[in-house]
Amino acid sequence: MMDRVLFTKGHGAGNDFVLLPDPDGALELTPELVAALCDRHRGIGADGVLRVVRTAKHPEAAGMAADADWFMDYWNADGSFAEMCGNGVRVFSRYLVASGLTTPGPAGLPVATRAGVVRALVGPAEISVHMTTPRVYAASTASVGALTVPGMAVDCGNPHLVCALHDGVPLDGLDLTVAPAFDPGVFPGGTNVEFVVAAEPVAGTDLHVRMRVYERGSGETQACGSGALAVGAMALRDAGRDAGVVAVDLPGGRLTVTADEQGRWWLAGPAVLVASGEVDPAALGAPGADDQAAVPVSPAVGGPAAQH
Ligand SMILES: N[C@@H](CCC[C@H](N)C(=O)O)C(=O)O
Repeated sequence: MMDRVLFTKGHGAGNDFVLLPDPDGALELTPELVAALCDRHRGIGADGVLRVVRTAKHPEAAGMAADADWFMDYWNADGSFAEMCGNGVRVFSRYLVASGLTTPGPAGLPVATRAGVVRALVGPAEISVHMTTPRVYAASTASVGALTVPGMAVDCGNPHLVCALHDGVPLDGLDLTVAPAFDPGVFPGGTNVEFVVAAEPVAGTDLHVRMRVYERGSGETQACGSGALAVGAMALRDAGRDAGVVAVDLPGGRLTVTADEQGRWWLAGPAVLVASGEVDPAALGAPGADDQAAVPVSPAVGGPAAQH
């Protein structure tokens, strides 16, 4: 039986995570435990899990130990892995600093991910992350019900399919309770799918868009940082710009994508820790009242149930 597990809950623009401090990589984290933790009715509830493990202590990350002390071991809500999570990096960085596990240097806080080491500049409200450079690599399509929308595949460390809506197709009207269909030939490992519309200019930015996202392994989320990066990259590309600032509005709030004059890509937005506690893995997913009601129960004749 596994002991109680310490956790912290946090979010970035409503994209929420259960953080599991596990410096020595001792926790037996399984897809089933991740899915149970993320269950919004019988668990803590989250879009994903961030295991906080020393880089040197994780077999997938040990090669990055010279560049970053901490590895963000990211898992989607369904128990699958992902290479990158932009909101996750910000929340992870907030946790490392708030818990005293590290102090950022002048060059920022390095965080190891499955897509490599990224650096976070930790501010009191916003955290800005120097992300891997997005790579646009193929044309494809996504379908939602009868609607098929052309889009572009963008690699941000993890896969994205960015689809711009035109001809008055309402962003808010899309049914993202089911996964959009995509071409598995282009995305053999699955993909996150972003739908985008242009928006009115915002002061201090060059471009402004609104988007919704269906995340691989998590469903529709309130925000996706790597998805915003992919969308920002496509917005700048479509505008014929190599550099600029893109305001990206999502259901959970605004993220800002910046391509600077040095060719670096930045993702900025909030990162908030909301609760800490401990969870009993044995109680996760335990049958509740609904399940018990499904088991036939015959009250004893003359017992309390028979008195009414
Ligand atoms: N929400 C994250 C992305 C998480 C991973 C994604 N679901 C995938 O499977 O690639 C973000 O903020 O980037």
